[in-house]
Amino acid sequence: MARRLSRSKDGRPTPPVRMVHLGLGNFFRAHQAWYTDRAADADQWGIAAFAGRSMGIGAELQRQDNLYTLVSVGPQGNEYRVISSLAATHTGTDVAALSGYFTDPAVSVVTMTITEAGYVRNERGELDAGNPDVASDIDVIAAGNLNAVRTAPGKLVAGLVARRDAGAGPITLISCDNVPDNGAMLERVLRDMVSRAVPDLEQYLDDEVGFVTTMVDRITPRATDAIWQAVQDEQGVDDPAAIGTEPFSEWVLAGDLKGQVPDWASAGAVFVDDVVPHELRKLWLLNGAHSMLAYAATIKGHQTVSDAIADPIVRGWVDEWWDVAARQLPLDDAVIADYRAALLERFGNPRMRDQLSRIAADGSQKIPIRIVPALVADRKAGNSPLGAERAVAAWTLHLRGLGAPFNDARADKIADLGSGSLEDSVSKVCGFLEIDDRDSKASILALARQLQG
Ligand SMILES: NC(=O)c1ccc[n+]([C@@H]2O[C@H](COP(=O)([O-])OP(=O)(O)OC[C@H]3O[C@@H](n4cnc5c(N)ncnc54)[C@H](O)[C@@H]3O)[C@@H](O)[C@H]2O)c1
Ligand SMILES: O=P(O)(O)OC[C@@H](O)[C@@H](O)[C@H](O)[C@H](O)CO
Repeated sequence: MARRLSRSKDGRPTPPVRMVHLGLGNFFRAHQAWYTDRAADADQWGIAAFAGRSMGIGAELQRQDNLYTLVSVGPQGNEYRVISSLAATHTGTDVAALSGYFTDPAVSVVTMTITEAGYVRNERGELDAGNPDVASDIDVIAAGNLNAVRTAPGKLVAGLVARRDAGAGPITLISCDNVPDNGAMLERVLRDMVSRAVPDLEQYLDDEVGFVTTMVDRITPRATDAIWQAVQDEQGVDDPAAIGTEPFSEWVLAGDLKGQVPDWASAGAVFVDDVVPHELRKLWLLNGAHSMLAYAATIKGHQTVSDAIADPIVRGWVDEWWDVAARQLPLDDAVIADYRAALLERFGNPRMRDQLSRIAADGSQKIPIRIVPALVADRKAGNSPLGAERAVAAWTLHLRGLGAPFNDARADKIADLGSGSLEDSVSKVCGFLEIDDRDSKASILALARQLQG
């Protein structure tokens, strides 16, 4: 019978909590917790992580002293590491515990992986004040009932109010979600909430709160039984919290650090003045291609990234998209060529089994940032951005029930885009995505007809 992990036999002693993380999901365990675990000052930096509404994997983590196995899934075999940086786990509804950490001067950094939808923005990128949970958060924060908040922006603002009142010092907030300029995006939603709920916090935000923009990269599929079985067979450990990820990893950060953060640079993170070129390279070439695969390749019956990219027709679609992106990226041709070649290897790793259904979720918040900017710019430059238009055509068909199952946090707002004739759908989708060019609209319709066969 395989044993569970425990700090008496595995990993390192629990480090003191000095960092908080919102979104105890797969990616956090493969990325931010891994960098923190490998930092030169790892023994001084423990993370308190908050799950979603239910405890999720947190309950299993608590049974094994918050240790877990990270499995690096290479094309030839696995490598295993027990991660010790997680010091405490909580359910996302434990707002009192969250505020407790915010009032602790030892805690000086908050990271988050709460998905694109977790920031509760409207189509203009502002805090969606019409969302009932956001409206409720504004009311309860204004009334001083801080523990009644529900949304991630509400929890962060409530925590910052508590920190200011406790005089606990400066703090840095770092969004690690796949959104361009995620530091500014986070600052915008928090300031929107502050201006409505607690305007006297604005000065504190100016003086004491740092916002950092990051490009984060490490393809991390959903947890599978195969990973659990491999840890059991090869490590002799029964670890329900084990997570598999690819060997490659990248973390680029820029912005306003207030207070201390772990020595992530010693673990390979890179601090730069301008994260935008890195972000666009990753968001368009990697995530854009992922979205193409998620919508177009699933119509052809593929279920995983590696199966899809092995299909020469699909590979051609991805190349066509990369040609569009390459024309519009502010990067050297050689950098783009190297990155494309590396991506083909990463996507082709047959042992990853990354499900396209994972990538297909929440397209309404991904297509506008991963595909549309290059599409519009390329048309404006007089080119035919076929690769980008095919991705939009495939998403239109996805909205009409083809390919990967539909799952979108804004389902109520976008459900109608898939209804009516194909011509109607394309026209509504182009309206939603603000694609006005007549040639692009015609091309998207023609490509959608081709794709649906
Ligand atoms: N998995 C990857 O390969 C990867 C790589 C780079 C970046 N990311 C970023 O990390 C995010 C999470 O990916 P993951 O693989 O960890 O997913 P996951 O499903 O394992 O975890 C998502 C986490 O976000 C929380 N969450 C979901 N919806 C929320 C909401 N509306 N409000 C607050 N919290 C919410 C969940 O409770 C969970 O803790 C992605 O959306 C992406 O922006 C993921
Ligand atoms: O995580 P999402 O939902 O924003 O996007 C799905 C994938 O494109 C993404 O998770 C990639 O695997 C990741 O960004 C690689 O670093």
